[in-house]
Amino acid sequence: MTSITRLDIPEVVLITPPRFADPRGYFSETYKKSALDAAGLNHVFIQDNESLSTVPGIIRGLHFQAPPFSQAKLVRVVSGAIYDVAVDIRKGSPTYGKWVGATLTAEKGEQILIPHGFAHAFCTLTPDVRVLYKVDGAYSKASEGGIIWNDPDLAIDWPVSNALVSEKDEILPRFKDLDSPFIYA
Ligand SMILES: Cc1cn([C@H]2C[C@H](O)[C@@H](COP(=O)(O)OP(=O)(O)O[C@H]3O[C@H](C)C(=O)[C@H](O)[C@H]3O)O2)c(=O)[nH]c1=O
Repeated sequence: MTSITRLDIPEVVLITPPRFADPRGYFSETYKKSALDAAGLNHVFIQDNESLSTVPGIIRGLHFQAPPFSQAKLVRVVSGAIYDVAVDIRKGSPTYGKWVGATLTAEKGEQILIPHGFAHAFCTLTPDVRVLYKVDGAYSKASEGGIIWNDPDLAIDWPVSNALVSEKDEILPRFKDLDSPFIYA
């Protein structure tokens, strides 16, 4: 049975599919639409993404795409481990500006579902981290937005203090300067 746990921001969900082990290893249905639909997590994913991060302490994000190109993401790790974070950026939300995090590992196969209206980032905890994630909206570079990973107002409890980030991510704006395109509905 797939384990589905709503985090402290209940729209963000931790999903752990079962693994069927035998002396050869294991088998797992890593994505099953009907299982997510049964939990009211109705998404039609249209694109699979993969990233490789070679060392611990890399932070990718905080990123989002603005409507009409916003994305929900179903994130999992197939090599190594990450600390994954979602930030509620929906104006009017009771959890606006709040964040939740979860550790995702290749060893246990945990997945996190990040809905529309959230900024997303992760920090690598091991070398050679491969992250796979499904999105329900196509990539739109022109619609990309972000928040600096170590924003003091968000105060995300990252497991690193001196992260390795891309040149693009180094200059992302502060949360206080974000005019979020998302409205809490
Ligand atoms: C996201 C994306 C990127 N790209 C190209 C654009 C760049 O030439 C290259 C690297 O992109 P970027 O530096 O934005 O990749 P990440 O820093 O891993 O960002 C991603 O990781 C964080 C955690 C997210 O939540 C987003 O899904 C996504 O922004 O891949 C594509 O061609 N298609 C895509 O869907």
